[in-house]
Amino acid sequence: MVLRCIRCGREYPEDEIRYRCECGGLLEVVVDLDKVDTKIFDGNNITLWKYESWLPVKKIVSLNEGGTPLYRLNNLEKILGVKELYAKNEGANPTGSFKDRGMTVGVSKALELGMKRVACASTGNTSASLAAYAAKAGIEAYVLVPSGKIALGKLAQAIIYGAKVIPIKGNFDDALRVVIEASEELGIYMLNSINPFRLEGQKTIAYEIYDQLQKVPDNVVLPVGNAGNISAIWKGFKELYEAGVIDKLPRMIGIQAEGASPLAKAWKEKRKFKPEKNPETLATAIRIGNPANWEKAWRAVEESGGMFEIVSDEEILKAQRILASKEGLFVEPASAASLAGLIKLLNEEKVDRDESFVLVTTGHGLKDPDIVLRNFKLPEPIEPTLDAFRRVIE
Ligand SMILES: Cc1ncc(COP(=O)(O)O)c(C=O)c1O
Ligand SMILES: N[C@@H](CCOP(=O)(O)O)C(=O)O
Repeated sequence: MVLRCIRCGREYPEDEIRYRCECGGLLEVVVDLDKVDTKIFDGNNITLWKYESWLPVKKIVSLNEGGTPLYRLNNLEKILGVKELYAKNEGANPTGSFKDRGMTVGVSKALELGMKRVACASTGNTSASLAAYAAKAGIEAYVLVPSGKIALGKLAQAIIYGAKVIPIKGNFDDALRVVIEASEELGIYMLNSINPFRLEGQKTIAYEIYDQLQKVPDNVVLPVGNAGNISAIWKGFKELYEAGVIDKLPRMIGIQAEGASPLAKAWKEKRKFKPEKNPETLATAIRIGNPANWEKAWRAVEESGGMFEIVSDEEILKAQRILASKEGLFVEPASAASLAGLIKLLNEEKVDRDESFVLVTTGHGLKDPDIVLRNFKLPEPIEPTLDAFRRVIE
């Protein structure tokens, strides 16, 4: 396997520590598709490492990630009038988000390279995940987070797993710039998603969707922040296609929050991508103005015939309540953006109700309980008697 620049095609050995090409382009791992096992997609024993022959490292550090449920959302199918609707529930991963897929591969690669220190910038989930995998690997983790803008559950995770948590006066984009500089100057291995090995782990979401459904869905809908996941899932489907496992590809539909939607705005206004200076949204996981993987994500949407869409914070919170109250699925706000986006696209007739849709619900709702409790007032306590209980429910 080699690393290849998606812009100029220049190749680098897989063991060279670099995150971008000399020309500034993003790198991707080129998998040798002659050596992969194409016979394993039988719907059984699904875990991330089932797909080891498709991955660029051996399993060294694992917390049993992947194998997340694919729920049929039959209540929502009726409500929305959609033929086939599923949620790939990534909140069921060991630290509660899809980042664990990237970290099992990324931290395994760090060990393979002999790195003893790892770092990331994070809106929360990446830091929680890196902290856990670094703990398991017995190496040091440094995580830079935007001060005051990270959900409490995620902060608690990073702390308890033993990472050095460093809040910064600035947003995620500022933190990522510092982490990239630090990794170059201080020889710390950087595990944000511009590290191409991170995306190798995350591409297994595509493998699992196919393995679980035994077919390719027409559309995959997911939230977009730093834009790594949409790029990774598209890479996964393309590899399956190129290896002859599948004979069609899904449309990739990326959803961004209104106050942090540089990709979706450029797409809708049919102009070039331009970063946003002061991103703002209640969905703190995707509060990102300068998505590092924007070029890969743009290609994923363009090549797949998909689209980007924008949703408001209000639409996100409404979708979060709908998923929980109609399907028993509690996801964090960023994850609910996928359903909010689908509802909007259905209402505007930009997608076809007779098609199949997989929503990628990226993170667990318990990571950010504040967002639910903020607008909810518990009633006064009742007397401990049956009468008092009856009065309340009648
Ligand atoms: C819960 C959650 N959903 C979605 C995203 C967006 O993913 P990406 O940055 O790969 O676009 C993130 C992180 O950015 C996240 O933590
Ligand atoms: N939501 C992310 C943002 C960083 O994304 P990454 O995939 O580049 O690590 C987070 O959880 O920090």
